[in-house]
Amino acid sequence: MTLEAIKYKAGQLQILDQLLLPAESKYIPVAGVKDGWNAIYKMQVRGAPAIAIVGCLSLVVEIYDKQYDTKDALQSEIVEQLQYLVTSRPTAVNLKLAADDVKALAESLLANETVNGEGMKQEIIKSVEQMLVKDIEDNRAIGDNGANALLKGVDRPLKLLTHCNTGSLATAGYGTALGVIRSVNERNLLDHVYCTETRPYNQGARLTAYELVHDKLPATLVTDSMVAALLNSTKVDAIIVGADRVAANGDTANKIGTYQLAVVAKHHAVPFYVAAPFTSIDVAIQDGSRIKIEERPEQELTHIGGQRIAAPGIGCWNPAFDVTPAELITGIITERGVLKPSELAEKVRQK
Ligand SMILES: CSC[C@@H](O)[C@@H](O)C(=O)COP(=O)(O)O
Repeated sequence: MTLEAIKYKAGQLQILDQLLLPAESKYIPVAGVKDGWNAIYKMQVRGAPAIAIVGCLSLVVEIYDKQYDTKDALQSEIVEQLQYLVTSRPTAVNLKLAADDVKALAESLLANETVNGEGMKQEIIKSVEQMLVKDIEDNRAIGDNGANALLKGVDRPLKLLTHCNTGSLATAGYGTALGVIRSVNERNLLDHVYCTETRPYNQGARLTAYELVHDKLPATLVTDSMVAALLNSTKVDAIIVGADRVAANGDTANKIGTYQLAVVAKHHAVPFYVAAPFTSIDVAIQDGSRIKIEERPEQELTHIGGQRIAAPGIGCWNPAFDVTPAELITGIITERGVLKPSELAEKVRQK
């Protein structure tokens, strides 16, 4: 049975509360946009693609049973709610791009005189529901493309390392970087996977480790600070991470700690891949210096499971993401192939 972070059917949305994992598997209802915003902000759901899907589905839940007097009223509700939703977490671009698509669709339906109010609503609901299907298809393609690239000219099982959580819990299913690892495993060519703890919020230890154990993959947990020692002592074939926002030049914002992994990978000549769907690529931003980095509450750093671990009174800096410069990235594994960072912008334009 595959792990399901998001359960949706006909206007009913539930998410697996990721703050309770791995101790407890509990689905909570998302009854509308306010619930969606809160679940995303509190990180009950997280991971760039899952954030976008839950955000947009919370809008669907919001409008599903409501009656609108006019198409304009529906349009205003959609625009207002999406503007609010994108304020939940600022770094991942997926929700913003998905919101832009929904707004553009609403705009064109509003202008189309052959479509009535109910028709407009149903079209919008249908297009958001499609996101779940499309995300899994993209992840499968990313998995295949990544496995092909990693296994090219290689006839022995691979040792791979990943950071944060990019699996079924971070997406509609299967995963991006973890999807690549799953694809390598499906070809019986996975020797071992190392997952980092991912301080401060431990998505690696809590969530990726949970997925790896669930799938019975050969895996070992390391702290973030052990990676240099690991690469020095063990032949790791590649590091694969996800992305929250890839700028036009290939600079990539991802979970804090990604940048230091890329630096260490370069020192040890280990290929460093980013696995990300096109929904994580933001060509409107030229380079990584312009990506807004979310800062999270200091409790995520000072406490673990509600227990204070840091000395009271100490100041904290808690950026949730960092930016890895394009020159440290071997390739960006997308649903449309593995691209060099420099090829990215052109490929997006060809869409
Ligand atoms: C496919 S998920 C890609 C990224 O969103 C992931 O690597 C990541 O950084 C998640 O951060 P999080 O703060 O847990 O939402």
